[in-house]
Formats: sequence, C-alpha cells, structure tokens
Amino acid sequence: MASGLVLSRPVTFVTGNAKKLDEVRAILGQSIPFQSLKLDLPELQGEPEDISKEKARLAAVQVNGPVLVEDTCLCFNALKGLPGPYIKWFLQKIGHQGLNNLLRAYDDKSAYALCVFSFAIGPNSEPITFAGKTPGKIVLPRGPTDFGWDPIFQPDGYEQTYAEMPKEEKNKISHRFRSLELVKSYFAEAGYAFQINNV
Ligand SMILES: O=P(O)(O)OP(=O)(O)OP(=O)(O)OC[C@H]1O[C@@H](n2cnc3c(O)ncnc32)[C@H](O)[C@@H]1O
Ligand SMILES: [Mg+2]
Repeated sequence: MASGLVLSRPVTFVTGNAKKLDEVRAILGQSIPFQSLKLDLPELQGEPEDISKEKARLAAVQVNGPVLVEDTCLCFNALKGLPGPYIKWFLQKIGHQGLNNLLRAYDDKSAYALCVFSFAIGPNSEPITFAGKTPGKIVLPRGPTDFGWDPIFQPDGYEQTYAEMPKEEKNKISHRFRSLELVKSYFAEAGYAFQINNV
C-alpha cells in the first residue's frame, strides 16, 4: 500500500445538524468515505478557526479516532463580521426578521457565509482547518425555511436566496462546498486510505 494518510478507521463526521450532514453527503459523494455521529458538541467563543479546531479536539476524544467537524458563521460586514459564529443563537432568538433589523441602521447589507471544517486524526493530534467563504447580502426572507438562515442569504451574482435555489446549485457555490473542496484536495494529496486491519 502506498504510504500516506493511512487510517485504521474511516473518518467520522460529527455534527448535531442533520441538514449539514445531508449537504456534506451530497457534496462529498464517494470522494471521501465517512461515517457520521450525531453529537451536539460544546463550542468555544472566539475566532471561527479556533472554535472549529476545539470542536475537532472534543470530537476526536469522543470518537477516539479520525474526525471531521465544521463550524458555520454568517458574518455581516457592517457589523465587522458579527454575528459570525454566534449566528445560531441570534437566529434562534430574533429570527430572520430580527437579523434584517440588525442591519437597518446601515446601508451596507453585504455579508459572507463562512464554513470552517477541521480534521483531526485522533485525540492527540493537532486539528487542521479548511475555510470556505461565499460572499452575498442579507435580504428579507424568501424561500423554504427548513435550513437555518438560507432564506435571508442571497449569494453575489444570484437573484435567488440559498433557500430558493435548487440544492444542487447551492452545493456548487456554498461556503460548505468551498471548504470541502479544500478538504478533498488535502485528502487527495495526503494519499488518504483507510485499512481496517492495519495499525
Ligand atoms: O453540531 P454542529 O455541527 O455545531 O451544528 P449546529 O447546527 O450547531 O451549527 P453551528 O454551530 O455551525 O451553527 C451554525 C448555525 O447556522 C446554521 N447553518 C449552518 N449551515 C447553514 C447553511 O448552509 N445554511 C443556512 N444555515 C446554516 C445552523 O443551523 C446553525 O443555526
Ligand atoms: Mg454548533
């Protein structure tokens, strides 16, 4: 077997969010074999990369093996990147309308979606991060409301919000897709393979 990133177990993608898992499955296809585990990991406060890395460390301890996690932010330029990693709580408390209201005092409605994947080989390894970004703007909600802030995010160059787009279209341009492109290149360059009986 060629040397490289040879793991004794497949990677486990750990998330508490079923919609993320659906997208990761659709985007990765057969390119990286993985299993999933539903766990709501505690999250640090701070910079997106640090939050994502810490999630990976905690996940690797729980799984005791190789893990992928991600943390997703929605960043308003007028608010210097906030709500950013705290978007989940803002969305839960004030909803789509409240998020629009936050920007009423500003002409600048531009924003970006940021997804930071982290990969850790195991509980004792330093996680590696992969950040994907999609620029856009915050609009009044349009489209189905089944996934987070999709109805209020309209990516640059599109007339539709993420929620209004066919899933395949979102998955070609999304923050998650862009981050996963980097993950895929990393695994391809590292010569990823997993061998059940090795190690
Ligand atoms: O277990 P984890 O993976 O942390 O799942 P989570 O739902 O807690 O996710 P985050 O901590 O990354 O918080 C991101 C918030 O943004 C939402 N979200 C994530 N990706 C999204 C996307 O592509 N479109 C719309 N909303 C999204 C998600 O539902 C959360 O409310
Ligand atoms: Mg979370």
